[in-house]
Amino acid sequence: MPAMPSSAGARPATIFARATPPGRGAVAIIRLSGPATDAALTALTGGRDLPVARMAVVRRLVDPADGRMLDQALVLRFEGPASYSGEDAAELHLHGGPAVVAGVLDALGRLPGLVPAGPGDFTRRAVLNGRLDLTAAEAVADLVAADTAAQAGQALAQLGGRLGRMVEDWRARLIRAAAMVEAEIDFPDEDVPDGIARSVAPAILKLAAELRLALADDRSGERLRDGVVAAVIGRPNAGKSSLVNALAGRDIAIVTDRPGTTRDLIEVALDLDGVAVTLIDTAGLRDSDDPIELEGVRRARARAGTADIRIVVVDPAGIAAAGGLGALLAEAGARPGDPVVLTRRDQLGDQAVTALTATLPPGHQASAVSCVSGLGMEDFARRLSGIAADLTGGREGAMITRARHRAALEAAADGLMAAVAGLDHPVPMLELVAEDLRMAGDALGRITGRIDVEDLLDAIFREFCIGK
Ligand SMILES: Nc1nc2c(c(=O)[nH]1)N(C=O)[C@@H](CNc1ccc(C(=O)N[C@@H](CCC(=O)O)C(=O)O)cc1)CN2
Ligand SMILES: Nc1nc2c(ncn2[C@@H]2O[C@H](COP(=O)(O)OP(=O)(O)OP(=O)(O)O)[C@@H](O)[C@H]2O)c(=O)[nH]1
Ligand SMILES: [Mg+2]
Repeated sequence: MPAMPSSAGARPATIFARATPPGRGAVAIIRLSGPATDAALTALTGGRDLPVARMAVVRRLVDPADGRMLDQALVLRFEGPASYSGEDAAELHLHGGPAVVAGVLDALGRLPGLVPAGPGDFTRRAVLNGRLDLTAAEAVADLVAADTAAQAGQALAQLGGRLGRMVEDWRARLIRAAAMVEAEIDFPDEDVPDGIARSVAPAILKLAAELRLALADDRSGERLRDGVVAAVIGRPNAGKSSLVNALAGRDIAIVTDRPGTTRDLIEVALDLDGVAVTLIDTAGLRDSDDPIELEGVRRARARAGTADIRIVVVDPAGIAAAGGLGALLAEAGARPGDPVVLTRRDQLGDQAVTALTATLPPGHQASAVSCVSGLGMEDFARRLSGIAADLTGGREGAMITRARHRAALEAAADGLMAAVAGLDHPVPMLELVAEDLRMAGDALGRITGRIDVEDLLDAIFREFCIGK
């Protein structure tokens, strides 16, 4: 069970964990957070004075049980609430050898009130202590997971509050509107002007429109976070595995001159100009009486169907017999915008390339490459990276980065539209409208982790001074 700060009153456990990856390194960092942090530092430093907060000092660390020296370490102390977690906290910067780290972790584990941290516990405490909202906490996780510059850029924007601030602004406006409706319900013939509830309909409509606009992002933020999936698809022997190897710059997939070489899906992660792209090699499309190959073709089609991009690989020599590029694209399940790669450029003259690309159906662009000499490969990589960047909302990414955000925003927009419809009624049923708005506000509050009925009451009393 991960250690959690307990509810009001009780003293939360003090958590500790290695913050750097396991293994050997120049330096390894162990973090502590919780009320017993200072006591643990005193015990580990053999009773020396505590370091001044936020000032790195070198200390001999000893095992409190027997005085054995554990390391000569850099110690950094934080006084809550001015720390990452909001609690008293410390960092031990150790020599990065496995035995040193194990010795210190072991000694910490024997101290009273100290328990090993579970995954995300330091950030969880930062959220519970109001240091980070949920979207910032998610951003911390995304930043640590980021493999490419664009993924890191999107996570940093979210950590900086791009999503959290927007959602909080929407929620504040929603609460103001809801307050008017609640006021007309609760105080029908007092200080509240007639028809005040109805008067907020335009504001609610505008809010709903803003939510819908944010939602109309073609899932680009989620795509950037997860990585764009590009399936390489086409007939046997077209050169799919050769293309994958050339783009990856590594010999990943088996290449032979025998049609039907690839059967399994083979995935490789690429960083194309900062955008993460997962390239998937697939079995060549054809009928076969070999059940293994048939299963490979089935998987190829299924994966290409769910991919963000289908790279249709074509051997120019086979186009005529297949009934033209259009027929090959249809067979591959290509969609508008999917790129076409003509292989064996080394065996093809410029005129032949021009003639072939002229037969390409609209909505597609072809690149002629040689997987053997590398001719045209850079151009194609650039085109692919452009398509991937278009799908991911450019370098900064989008505001919505998770399905969780999308589901909550959709629920909120639905609630707002239901409220508008309710207000439009000849005799508005204000209780139902209020309920729709409450639902929408809760949905927004779930994004940042701030759902609080007190907010609504605060807004009512602040705006109307009905404190009788
Ligand atoms: N060594 C180390 N490096 C790290 C972290 C860390 O905890 N330790 N971080 C985390 O994982 C990130 C930095 N984030 C941090 C965020 C807030 C505070 C902090 O102490 N905030 C206080 C004081 C702010 C100030 O005045 O400098 C506060 O917000 O009140 C520390 C680190 C990345 N690098
Ligand atoms: N000269 C030349 N040969 C190529 C080129 N691309 C692929 N080949 C050759 O074509 C043959 C088939 O290549 P693969 O990459 O295995 O083709 P594939 O599409 O993966 O084939 P399957 O896995 O069977 O579907 C191999 O002998 C490659 O060396 C190219 O651009 N130029
Ligand atoms: Mg292959």
